[in-house]
Amino acid sequence: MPEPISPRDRLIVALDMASTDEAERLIARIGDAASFYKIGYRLGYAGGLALAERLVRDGHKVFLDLKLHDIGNTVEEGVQSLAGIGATFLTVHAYPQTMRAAAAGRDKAGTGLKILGVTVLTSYDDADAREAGYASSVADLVAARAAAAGAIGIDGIVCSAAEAPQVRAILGPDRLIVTPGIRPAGAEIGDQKRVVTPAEAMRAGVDHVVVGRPITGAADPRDVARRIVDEMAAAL
Ligand SMILES: O=C(O)c1cc(=O)[nH]c(=O)n1[C@@H]1O[C@H](COP(=O)(O)O)[C@@H](O)[C@H]1O
Repeated sequence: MPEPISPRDRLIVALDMASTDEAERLIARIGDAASFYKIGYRLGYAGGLALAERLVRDGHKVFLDLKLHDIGNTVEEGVQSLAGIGATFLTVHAYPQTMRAAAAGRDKAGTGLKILGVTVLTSYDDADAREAGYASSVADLVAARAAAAGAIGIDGIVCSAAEAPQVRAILGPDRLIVTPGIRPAGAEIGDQKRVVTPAEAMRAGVDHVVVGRPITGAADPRDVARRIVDEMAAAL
């Protein structure tokens, strides 16, 4: 069985900000209310990779959300380059060729970096999947991609907590389920479509929740982070 994860370490704050200065100010305001930070496109392309190294040095955990997807050789080499940063998680799109290449890069680098496959983005519903050319429902696509991720041997997947019980049955207890699209009750949903509260995510068997705007846009980000952690702790 996997090690138990503390409620605080289950929260991953998405640093979707324009500059590393802004991100560092937010991290200072959040203080010890969170320990795990996600760096995606916006910050990653604006000095975020150097910030990731500093955060790791300062004892934080880092999730590099770069959603790699390319020919196998490029993905494998990209993963090897990123593995030296010291991040805990890196995302790739959950296509079998891409996941196999990422697993090979991870194994060659041997730094402990874990690969997460992004199944179907939480901003998609069935109509969006149809528009993108898929005949399956979102739930069926997530299940198929989760099964492929497990068979290939990457470390976990990203999906909505709405699919977590089904995905847990497919992946078993040892792979990670990481879920964005998390909104505390009453929070603005924005462009997310498959939305779940922090408490429901815990009850659905999720390992980590990713929360961005409800924290980054709050007047008191530390207080919101604390409330989310407390809500998760009460639901576990
Ligand atoms: O890979 C991700 O982190 C991701 C996958 C997904 O399906 N949906 C999703 O929202 N995300 C990311 O999770 C974060 C959610 O942010 P908020 O909607 O502001 O809480 C963003 O940084 C997204 O890029």
